Formats: sequence, C-alpha cells, structure tokens
Amino acid sequence: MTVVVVEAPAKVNLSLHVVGRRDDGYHLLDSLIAFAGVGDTLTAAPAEDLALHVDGPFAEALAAALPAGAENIVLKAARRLAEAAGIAPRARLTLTKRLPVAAGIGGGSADAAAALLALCRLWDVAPPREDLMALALGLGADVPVCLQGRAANVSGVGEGIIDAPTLPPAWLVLVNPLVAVSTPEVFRARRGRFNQAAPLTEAPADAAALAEALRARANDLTKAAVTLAPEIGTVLVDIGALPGCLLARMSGSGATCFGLFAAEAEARAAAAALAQTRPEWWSAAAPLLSDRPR
Ligand SMILES: C[C@@](CO)(OP(=O)(O)O)[C@H](O)COP(=O)(O)OP(=O)(O)OC[C@H]1O[C@@H](n2ccc(N)nc2=O)[C@H](O)[C@@H]1O
Ligand SMILES: Nc1ncnc2c1ncn2[C@@H]1O[C@H](COP(=O)(O)OP(=O)(O)O)[C@@H](O)[C@H]1O
Repeated sequence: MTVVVVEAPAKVNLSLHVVGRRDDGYHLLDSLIAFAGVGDTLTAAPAEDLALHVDGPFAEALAAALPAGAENIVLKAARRLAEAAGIAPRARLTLTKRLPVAAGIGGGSADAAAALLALCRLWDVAPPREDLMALALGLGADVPVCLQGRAANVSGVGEGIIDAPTLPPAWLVLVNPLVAVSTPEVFRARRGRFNQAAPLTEAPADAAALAEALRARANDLTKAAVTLAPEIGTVLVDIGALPGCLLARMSGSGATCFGLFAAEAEARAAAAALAQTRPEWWSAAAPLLSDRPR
C-alpha cells in the first residue's frame, strides 16, 4: 500500500516588519521566513473516504483550540485540492502534532502545506504551480511559503514570496511559555508608525553575521504581544541569558520565541537548561533550515 509521509517543519519569522495596512484592515508585512528542523508529520494513505486522526504531544491542545464546528486545516486543504483536481477526496490522514498550537510558528500552515504535498503524491495530481499557490493562500497567509519550502522574503499578507539567500549553518532554540496569544488581538494592540521593508539580499557568512543582519531588523509585533502576554518578555530575557545565544526574538505574533546559536552543542545545552529551570514551558533545539526536508 502506498503511504506518503511528509514533514511539516515549523516556520520561523526571523524578522517581521509591519509596513502598511490594506483597506480591509489586514496589515502588510515584510518578513524573513525560514524553517526549523522540528515540526509535525503528516501521513496520507489510500482510503474509501476522507478521515483525519491526530496524535502526538499537542493533539489534545489542537482539539481544544479548534472552535466548535471548525475543521482542521488539513481536511480543508484536502477538500480544496480534490475539488481543484476534480476528484473525490479519499485519504486516511494522520497528523502527529508536535508543535504548540496558535504559537506563531505556523503549525497549521505547515500542516496544510504538508497535506497538499502529500495528497498531490497520493492522488497523482499536479495542479499548475500558480493554482496550487493560490489554493494555499486561500487556506492561510503562511501556507504558500510553507509549500514553497524555501527561506524567503515574504511581503504583502503572505503572497509575495522571493527566495532569500541561503542562510548559514545555525541552530535555534524555540521556546513557548504555553500561553495563548490571539493573532488578531496582537495586530489590534500594535501601536506606532509603519516600518520600512528590509529584505535580506546578501547571504550572511555565518551565524554571527546572520544575528547581526537580524539585529538591524525587528519583530514589530513584539511589544503588542508582550503587553497581552507578559510571559513573552520573560521568555525573551531567559533565552537571551543562555550561554552562546546570539539573538533572542519572537516569531510571528507569538508566543513562541527563538534563540539563535552558532553551534548544535550550545543550542542543545541551552534547551536542556531551560527544560530544568522552566519545566512548564515548551522548548526544542533544532537546526535552522533554508529548505524544508523533502
Ligand atoms: C502573523 C503571521 C506572520 O507570519 O503569523 P502567525 O503569528 O499567525 O504564525 C501571519 O501573517 C498571520 O497570518 P494569518 O495566518 O492570515 O493570520 P490569521 O490568524 O488568519 O489572522 C487573524 C487576524 O489577524 C489580523 N491580521 C493577520 C495577518 C495580517 N497580515 N494582518 C492582520 O491584520 C487580521 O485581523 C486577521 O483577521
Ligand atoms: N492542523 C492544525 N494545527 C494547528 N492549528 C490548526 C490546525 N488546523 C486548524 N487550526 C486552527 O488554526 C489556529 C492557528 O494555529 P497555528 O497555525 O498553530 O498558529 P499560528 O497561526 O499562530 O502560527 C489554531 O488556533 C486552530 O484553531
């Protein structure tokens, strides 16, 4: 039996500038997005109907986070792809949920992109790239970049995707205090002027140079997110104090923050130290990826 397994790596907003606002209220962003070597896993197998089973450490959290009557984005992706391909959506899907939910690292977006990739293979369909990207954007702002699977300077509300230069070898420590922050509330709470776009155009030579490039940029949603969830401020301070940490920053609208490290050993030691001092937080050490695992 054909079983397709696709990894759904966390997306990380290494920088995020809010550069304007659309007439419909959506904010225009300029964000350097890369991936981390930690994520969910999506498995697709042939079946007579469409079904999804969720397991893994955050399966219960996901069930609790889905509003009544809302469908998992994986099922939405499956139905829309089948509709576009003119076939019936038949597959047994399994999602192993390792990423915290509504956490600013695009778990849902990564899962949706993984479902599209897995089902294109399982159903042997290949919609034109443009159609697939449009379908992805209809599922969520970060689904196209997750589908592209390459570090990118992302603009607009997620539709402008330009490959970023290859990022140097580096490690991330991802930390989430397991407090929920609502994306719309964070955007509503944001104050201040709009920022300039600052796409990364030159490949940093090493992790220290990447940190320097990132220090010249920011996550413009941090202040608003910290106001709504002060724990995020504590997370940033704690990450910044870890030996070897080159930069501490929030991803997306939070609450997940990351520390950037040059070496695997430092990152692993940092994550282990945090697990000791803050056992109530979620943390993971993972390589920074320019390309999603294939
Ligand atoms: C902020 C980012 C950065 O990568 O990531 P996350 O923190 O969600 O991971 C994304 O732009 C998240 O985009 P998207 O996936 O569309 O966010 P949603 O949760 O659907 O948006 C919820 C609400 O947030 C506001 N919103 C969202 C995106 C945006 N560019 N401008 C906005 O003003 C809108 O009020 C929208 O209705
Ligand atoms: N497979 C999924 N994984 C995570 N969230 C999902 C999924 N399907 C639907 N959702 C909904 O999407 C919301 C945003 O989740 P997520 O993508 O994890 O966060 P973020 O957009 O902050 O990166 C969740 O609160 C949940 O209601």
